[in-house]
Amino acid sequence: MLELAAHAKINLSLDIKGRRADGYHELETVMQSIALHDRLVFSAAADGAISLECDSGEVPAGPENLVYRAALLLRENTRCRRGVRISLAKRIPVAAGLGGGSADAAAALAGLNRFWNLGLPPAVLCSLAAVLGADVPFCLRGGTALARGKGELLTPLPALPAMGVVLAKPPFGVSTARVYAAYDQRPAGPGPDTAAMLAAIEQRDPAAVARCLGNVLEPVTASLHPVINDIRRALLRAGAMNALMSGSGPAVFGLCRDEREAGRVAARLTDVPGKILVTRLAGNCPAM
Ligand SMILES: C[C@](O)(CO)[C@H](O)COP(=O)(O)OP(=O)(O)OC[C@H]1O[C@@H](n2ccc(N)nc2=O)[C@H](O)[C@@H]1O
Ligand SMILES: Nc1ncnc2c1ncn2[C@@H]1O[C@H](COP(=O)(O)OP(=O)(O)OP(=O)(O)O)[C@@H](O)[C@H]1O
Repeated sequence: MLELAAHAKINLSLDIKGRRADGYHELETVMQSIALHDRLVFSAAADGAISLECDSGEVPAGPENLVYRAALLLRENTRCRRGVRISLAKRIPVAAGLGGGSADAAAALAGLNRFWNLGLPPAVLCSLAAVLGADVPFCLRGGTALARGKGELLTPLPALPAMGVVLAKPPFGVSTARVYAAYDQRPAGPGPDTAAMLAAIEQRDPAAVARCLGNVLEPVTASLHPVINDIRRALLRAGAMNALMSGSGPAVFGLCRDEREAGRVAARLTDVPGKILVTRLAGNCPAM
């Protein structure tokens, strides 16, 4: 039996540099793992079947699940015909902009590489990860990284102190594809100062990191769901150093000095609809 944690991510900054011929967008985004995670347990199957059980009704349990797709992709690309039973405990809110499915897919690739003794090197796992989704290559390694291209061109960055994070997930999800499509319909606004964010990370300066937060998708998702602006303001009033929507949303995160302070900020968010979670920034995933 093998058990792995699959960590959620937030985007500390997200800028779009252009539209690609394949319909995807050219990104410049600083991605950051957080301690909040799903859990995957791999155990032997009697036959060559792949099976998945999941404790959440919010995600598909069959072949559309990214965990299942990761297992099939590994078998298609190797001589392995072994089966596996995978059990998935979902804790990362779904369709939130927190990369939950991507984290699970990365954990499935890394876990099965070990469980099936495939011996695939990190570069091969990374190219398979990119087939499953733009966020999956980052999730394989985690930590703090600058992502370019579709999200798969990664430059690792120095680890940040374990700042506290308050996550506010409104009671609805959004489709990432729909948010990018809505972005294309709007006049381009100013992007975040990625260079300033990179300098703040190099200096491991939490206050400067908080000051440099920015996401060009935030006004897009907020125009579809204005409550996102209310949540961001509520996080600031409650004492977060700064707050921002993650990825394509709708989850909004507030950064705090540490996890205890994040707990105090969360306790003041009495009027915010949806789910409130307290966590912290996390380093990279040695298990992967
Ligand atoms: C918003 C982010 O989470 C920021 O990290 C990612 O860009 C999205 O990552 P993801 O959900 O893993 O993305 P995918 O599953 O590969 O793509 C979902 C949809 O998002 C859009 N998409 C995604 C990534 C990208 N660089 N450009 C895009 O336009 C495409 O319409 C695609 O059909
Ligand atoms: N293991 C999984 N966990 C969550 N969602 C999954 C999984 N497998 C497939 N999905 C599907 O993927 C969709 C997006 O879910 P996910 O939680 O990954 O969104 P997200 O956090 O917005 O992703 P991202 O930030 O990478 O854009 C869901 O609608 C869900 O049906």
